[in-house]
Amino acid sequence: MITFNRVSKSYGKHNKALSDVSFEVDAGEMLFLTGHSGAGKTSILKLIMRIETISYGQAEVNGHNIRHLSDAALPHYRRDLGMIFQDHRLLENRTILDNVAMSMWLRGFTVKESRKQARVILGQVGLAEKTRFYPSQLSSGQQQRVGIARAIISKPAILLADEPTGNLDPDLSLELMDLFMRINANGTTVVIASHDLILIKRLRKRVLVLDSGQLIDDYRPS
Ligand SMILES: Nc1ncnc2c1ncn2[C@@H]1O[C@H](COP(=O)(O)OP(=O)(O)OP(=O)(O)O)[C@@H](O)[C@H]1O
Repeated sequence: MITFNRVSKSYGKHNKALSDVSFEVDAGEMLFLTGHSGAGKTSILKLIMRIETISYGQAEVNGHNIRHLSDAALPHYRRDLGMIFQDHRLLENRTILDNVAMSMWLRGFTVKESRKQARVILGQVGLAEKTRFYPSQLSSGQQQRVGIARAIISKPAILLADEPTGNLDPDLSLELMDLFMRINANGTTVVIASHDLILIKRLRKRVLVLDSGQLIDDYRPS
């Protein structure tokens, strides 16, 4: 489902974020990317999303060679991907319902259909009572769940999450991971960038470890 073959990424001439990174992820897997701050976790997610482009090497995602994906092909390519950002990126002047519905509406569904589906998904992430609220009226954990609802409403084949538990307490973090496990159990491939080693250990999933842009370990619990 995801293959990185000796991928390197540089920002400008002197800032090498990834060096010669190779790994494969099968359809339906759930795994973590970990490593110190600046190790290259976000860069890998951004390359997969094609927010950034590969400098050297090749990568295939969901049957697409992302090194040579044209800008015109991007909307179609991204249709099968969902991304949860570190900073939520919710629209402050829209309700929670519309923040989530927008994702479907942009794909060509009517407002009515989009809102109907958004209600269903918000129920699944435990926010049925908050649909009329605005982002600023929600806690950080609730905002994160809106971000997840927005990312999964279109049933992506691959879900990417960047430090989704960043500023949540341990209980909420576990709750959120439980949600990712359920999404994964329904067949979605899930890749989570996180430096929360305690949480990662508890979940007993595959872990790719980055150090200064190099992949130094690919740990699979037996
Ligand atoms: N847009 C950019 N321009 C220049 N350098 C960048 C850019 N984005 C990332 N970098 C650099 O690339 C390296 C890897 O950054 P990246 O964000 O991938 O790390 P990370 O492991 O996700 O870090 P964190 O845990 O702090 O989010 C860092 O040295 C960073 O400074």
